Amino acid sequence: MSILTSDLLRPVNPSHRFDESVLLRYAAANVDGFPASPTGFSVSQFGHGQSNPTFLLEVESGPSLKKRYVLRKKPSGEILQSAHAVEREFQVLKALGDHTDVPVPKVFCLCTDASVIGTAFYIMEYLEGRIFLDLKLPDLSPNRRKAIYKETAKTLAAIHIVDVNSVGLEKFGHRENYCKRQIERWARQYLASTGESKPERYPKMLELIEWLRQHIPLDDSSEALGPCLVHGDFRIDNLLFHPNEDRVIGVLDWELSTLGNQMCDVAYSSLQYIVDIRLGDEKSYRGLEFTGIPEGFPSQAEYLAEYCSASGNASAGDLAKHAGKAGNALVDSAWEFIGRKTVLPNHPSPGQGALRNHQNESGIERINQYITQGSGKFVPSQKLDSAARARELLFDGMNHASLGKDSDLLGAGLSNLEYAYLCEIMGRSVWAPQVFNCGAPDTGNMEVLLRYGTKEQQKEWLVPLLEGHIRSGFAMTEPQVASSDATNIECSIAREGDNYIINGEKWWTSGAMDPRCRILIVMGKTDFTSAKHKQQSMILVDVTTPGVKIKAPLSVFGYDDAPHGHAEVSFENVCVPASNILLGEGRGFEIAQGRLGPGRLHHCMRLIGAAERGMQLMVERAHKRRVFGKSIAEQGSFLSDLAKCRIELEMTRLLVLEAADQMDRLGNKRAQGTVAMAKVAAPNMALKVLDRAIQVHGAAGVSSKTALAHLWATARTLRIADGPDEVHLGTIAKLELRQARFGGGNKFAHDKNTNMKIKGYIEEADYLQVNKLSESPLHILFLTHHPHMPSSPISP
Ligand SMILES: Cc1cc2nc3c(=O)[nH]c(=O)nc-3n(C[C@H](O)[C@H](O)[C@H](O)COP(=O)(O)OP(=O)(O)OC[C@H]3O[C@@H](n4cnc5c(N)ncnc54)[C@H](O)[C@@H]3O)c2cc1C
Repeated sequence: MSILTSDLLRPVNPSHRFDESVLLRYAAANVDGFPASPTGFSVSQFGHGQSNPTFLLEVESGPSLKKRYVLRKKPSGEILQSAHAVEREFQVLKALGDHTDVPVPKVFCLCTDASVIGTAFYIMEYLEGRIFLDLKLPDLSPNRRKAIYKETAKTLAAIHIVDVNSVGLEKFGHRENYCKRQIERWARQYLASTGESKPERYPKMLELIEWLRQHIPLDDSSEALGPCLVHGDFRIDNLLFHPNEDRVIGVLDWELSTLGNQMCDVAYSSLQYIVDIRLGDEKSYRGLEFTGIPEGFPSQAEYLAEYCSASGNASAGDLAKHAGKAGNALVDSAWEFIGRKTVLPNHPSPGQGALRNHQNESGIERINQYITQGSGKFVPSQKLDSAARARELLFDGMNHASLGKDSDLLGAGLSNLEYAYLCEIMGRSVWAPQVFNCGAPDTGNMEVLLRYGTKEQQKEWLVPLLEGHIRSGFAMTEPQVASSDATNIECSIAREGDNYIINGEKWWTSGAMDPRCRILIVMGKTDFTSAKHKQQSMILVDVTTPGVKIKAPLSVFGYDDAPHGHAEVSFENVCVPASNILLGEGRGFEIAQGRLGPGRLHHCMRLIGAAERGMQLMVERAHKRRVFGKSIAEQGSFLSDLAKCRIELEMTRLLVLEAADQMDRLGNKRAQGTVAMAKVAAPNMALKVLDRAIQVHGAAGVSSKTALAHLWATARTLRIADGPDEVHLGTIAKLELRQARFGGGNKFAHDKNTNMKIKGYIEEADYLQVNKLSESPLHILFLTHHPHMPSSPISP
C-alpha cells in the first residue's frame, strides 16, 4: 500500500508542541523566500518515521499564496547518545542537494539554538509523493513492483558512488572500523535500554554481540573501499516516490548516515528477504524468501545484481511497544542467518527429501511420523480413526504461501519449493495425500477459492474444505469434445436475472464420487460469441442443487480410486445464484491457468515420491529374491537398471524442484516452460522406475500385493490428466522457438534471468563494486555460491 506524504499528516502530538510564533519569526528571518508577514500559519505533524519528530509548516501570504515547508527536530528530553543528530542530517542533505544527483529535499536552514523551539531543528522543502509502507507493494502490478525495486537499487547505488571528498563530506565520520564501531555502539545502547526496571535482556542478543565482535570483516575501513557514504537506514519506506511515476524524488531519514562500509546498507536493504522487520504484533517475522516472493518482485540476487550494475530508530511512537518482541525475533533471525552457508535461500540436498528449514522440517517430521514406522516401511502408524489429527496436519501441509494471505486457517505459509518436499513424502502412497487433505482436486480447488473467491465464497466453501469437513470436484472435461483444448468446451452457463442456469455433460470429475463431496467448480461458457479465450467462466455449484446428476463412476485400469473416485456428471437446468460466479464472466481461462500451474507441479512432486517408493521396494525385493544361485541384487542387468533409474529420478527431482523454485521466485507464468518440462518428465520417469520395480517383483508386481501396480496406474493417468504430454511438449517447443527467435538460445525463464545476471556482472558491473560486495560484512558471498551460477562468475 502506498500513501501520499500529505496522508501522513495529523495534529501535533501535545508532547511535541512548541511556540509557533517564535518559530515563525525565526523562519521569516532565516529561510529564503519565507513570507515576511504571513496572513496564516499552521503546523501539523507527520505520523510516519517517528525517530525525529517531523512537521509540516503551511504559510499563507495572501489568499492564493500558500507555501509548505518541513521542519525536523530532535525529540525533547533525554535521548540516546549519537541518535537524533539533526545537525548531521542537515549537513548531508545540503551536500547532496548542492553537489550530486542523489534525490533529496532542498534544505534551507539549520538552527542549533535550543531557545527557539526547545531543541535543534532544520527546515527543508516539502515534497509531495508516495511512500510504500508495505514492502510487498500489494497494490501494484508485477511490472510496477519491478520498476520500484529497480529504482530502489539504483538510488542506493547513487548514494554509494558519491565522492565524499568532492562534496565536502570528507570529515562526515571516521573512516576506520565502521562495523566494529557499529557493533560496539548498538551493544552499548542495547545494554543501556534493557535490564533492571527496563525491558528484559535477551540472552541470545548478548551471544550475538559476542559473535559479531569475533566476525568483523577484515576490510572494516572505508579507506580500503573508496567513496564511502552510508545512509544507515536505507529501506523502501524511507524513499519518497513521485506521485505517478516510478522514480524516487527524495531519500529521507538520514540521521544514521556516516562514512563507513557501504555493504551494511546493501545488506540492510535486502533484509526483507530474510526477515519481516515491520514492528507489530506479528506471529511470524519471516521474510519474503519464506513467505513467497510476490510476482514481479526481484529475487534477492536480482536486486543485488541491479545494485551492482548501477553502482560502479529510537523513539518509534506507538510502534515502540512491540519493539522488544520484534527485536528478539530479529536476534533469532540473525542466528538462523549466521548458520547459513549462503545468503540466498538454502537449496536442499537432492535425494534425501530434507529441506533445511524449520518450517518444513517440522512438516516433514510430522508427516513421516504419521505414515512410517521405525523400519522405514510406509504404513500408517495409527489407524485412520485418527483422521482428525491428520486434518490438523494438513493445515501445515497446505501450500498457501504464494497466495499471500496470512490467516491462521491458511496453514504454514509454505513456498512451492518447501511444499514439494512434503508432497514427495505423501506421493509414496496413493492414499496419503487424501489423509493429509493435500490431494487433487481439493488442493487445486482450495487455491482457486483462495485466489479468486469472494469473502462469502471462501467462508462457505474454503473454510470447510480446509478443515476437511467436505470434499470438492473440478468439472471441466466433457465426453463429446477433445478437452485438452478447453476452448472446445460446450457446457453453457447462462445468466437469467439473479441466477445462472447450467446445462452440460462432464466426465472425469475427480472427487465427485466421494460421499463427502459438496461443491463442484464447473467450467463452461457464459458467452459463445466473444473472443476464443473470453467465452469461458467458472462457477460454484453445490452438488445437492436440483439438476446435478452424478451419473456413473469411471475406473482407472480397474481401480475405482476410492474414496474420491471419478464421475460422469450431468447438469440439467441447474440454477445457482449469480454470486456463485468466480472472478467474473469470461475469466475462466485465467483461473484455469492459475489453478493448473501449481496443481500440475503437485502431481510431479508426488510422482517423485512414487518413484522413490518403487526404488525402495525394488531394492528390498532384489535383496530377498534369489534366481539361478544369486540374489537379484547380484545380477548385472539389475544393477545397471537400478543405477539408470536413480539417475533419471535425480534428474527429474531437480527439474521439479527448479520448477517449484521458479514459481516462487518468478511467478507461475514465467515458470511455465519449466513446469511443462517437469510435467512431461515426472510421469514418464515414474512409469519407467515403477515398471522396472514391477518387473523385479515378477507376478507379484502386477497384483495388488504391493502398491506398485496402483502407483503405476496413477502415474500413467498423469500423462493425460491435467493436459496430455503433447500439449506440454507444444508449450516447451513454442517457448524454445520464441527464445531462439529473440536471441536467447534454449533459455527458459530462469536461464534468461541467469543470462541477464551474468551479462550484468561481466559486461556492466564495476569489478571493484562486485568485489566489494563479495566482501560484505554479512558475507554476501552468494555471488559465487548461488546454486544457479557458475562457481565464480565475477572473476576475470
Ligand atoms: C485419472 C484422471 C483424472 C482426471 N480428473 C479430472 C478432473 O478432476 N476434472 C476434469 O475436468 N478432468 C479430469 N480429467 C480429464 C483430463 O483433464 C482430460 O482427460 C485431459 O485434459 C485430456 O482431455 P481428453 O480426455 O478429452 O483428451 P483429448 O483432448 O481428446 O486428447 C486425446 C489425445 O489427443 C492427443 N493430443 C491432444 N492435444 C494434442 C496436441 N496439441 N498435439 C498432438 N496431440 C495432441 C493426445 O495424445 C491426447 O492424449 C482426468 C483424467 C484422468 C485420466
